[in-house]
Amino acid sequence: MQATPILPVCIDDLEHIAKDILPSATWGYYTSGANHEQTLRDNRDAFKRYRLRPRMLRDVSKVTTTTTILGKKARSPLCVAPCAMHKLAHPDGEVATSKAVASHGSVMILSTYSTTALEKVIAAGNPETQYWFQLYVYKDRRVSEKLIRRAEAAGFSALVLTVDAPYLGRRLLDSRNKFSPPPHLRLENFIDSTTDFSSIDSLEKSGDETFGETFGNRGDASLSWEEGIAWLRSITALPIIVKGILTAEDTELAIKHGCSAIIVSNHGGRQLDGTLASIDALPEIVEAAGNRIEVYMDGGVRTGTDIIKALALGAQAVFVARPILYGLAYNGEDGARLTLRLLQDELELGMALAGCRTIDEIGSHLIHSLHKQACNNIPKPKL
Ligand SMILES: Cc1cc2nc3c(=O)[nH]c(=O)nc-3n(C[C@H](O)[C@H](O)[C@H](O)COP(=O)(O)O)c2cc1C
Ligand SMILES: O=C(O)C(=O)c1ccccc1
Repeated sequence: MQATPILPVCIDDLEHIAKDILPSATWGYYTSGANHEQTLRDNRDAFKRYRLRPRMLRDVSKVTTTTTILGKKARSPLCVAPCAMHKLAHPDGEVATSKAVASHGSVMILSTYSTTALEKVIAAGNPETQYWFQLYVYKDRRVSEKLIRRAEAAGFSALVLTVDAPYLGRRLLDSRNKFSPPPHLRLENFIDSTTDFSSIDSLEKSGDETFGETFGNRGDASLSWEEGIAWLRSITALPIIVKGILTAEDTELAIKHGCSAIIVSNHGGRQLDGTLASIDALPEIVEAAGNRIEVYMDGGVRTGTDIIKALALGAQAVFVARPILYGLAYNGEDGARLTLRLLQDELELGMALAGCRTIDEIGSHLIHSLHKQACNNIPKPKL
């Protein structure tokens, strides 16, 4: 067994520490993937199949990671993915994460299934930081509409529609552990719901329903590009970002239906097992998007050089989920800050060592792919 590191100096250290701290069922819920976890593993392994081609003697005395995300200035392309129930990791939950992201200056996507009301999360932030609200669309559309109105009123600047979860994936560890969140935690976004959906305000299962069944029974699995996106468009002026896209075909449809950006994602390997790793799907989607809309990615980002590889393959920003949970478990807000700082420091050092002074200089010239096919269509070098 590996000894717990005293001073965490990388995300893997934080992961080891979090494993020691968290109850094993929580650890299982946070870290597991669907079915045999092929996609979960591949999200990490795939990064290792891309190697970097660094350039030398390029005056890297000053490196900046300033960029734009959805047209707004950000201090870093490293952002936080939506993740249910941060209070399972630390009592300060999503407020701690919000403060950490605000000090980092990029984007936080808040999960519908947060354990803190959306208004409190954004109130802990600052105007420099973008807050986007992640949505599932429910059979009872009034519930979704109400959440959207609250997100608009609170100042969220985009909606992120998660499209890879018409039903919850089959997570074997959660079934074995009979995972069910502790009853003292609330899904606070639902507490003031005036609809019959209000029963979800308690995380206690009703009867024999599993967590996945509760989710599946309420979510609208009939959602389609034509009807679903048109409905969303008809009720809100906020930009709509689709999360969970893995093909060029769906990229085209997202553009056709007026989406503002795409997040290439397989939900951290928690939904359909056996998909491409996110980083492997990215080039096809970047090519299909062809600068018409921004493309972001998440899944398996654990180091600064992972971020560089994703940007070099055409992502405008990258999102992390589990590393934030590890940081929270380690030390609340300071732990989440540490997660972002470690990755940011690695990103800046990696850029300098690769000869990149700015985010714009991170181009496809940096990539050597050990699996040729995936790299055929990457964008032209920016240097
Ligand atoms: C514990 C956990 C809860 C998650 N909850 C949500 C969620 O509520 N909504 C959503 O769109 N994605 C959710 N995700 C998926 C993440 O947004 C993201 O796609 C994925 O985890 C990124 O991979 P990473 O964990 O390797 O960084 C969740 C992921 C985890 C690990
Ligand atoms: O666990 C997840 O990945 C997730 O997206 C989710 C969905 C519904 C409720 C809680 C979490």
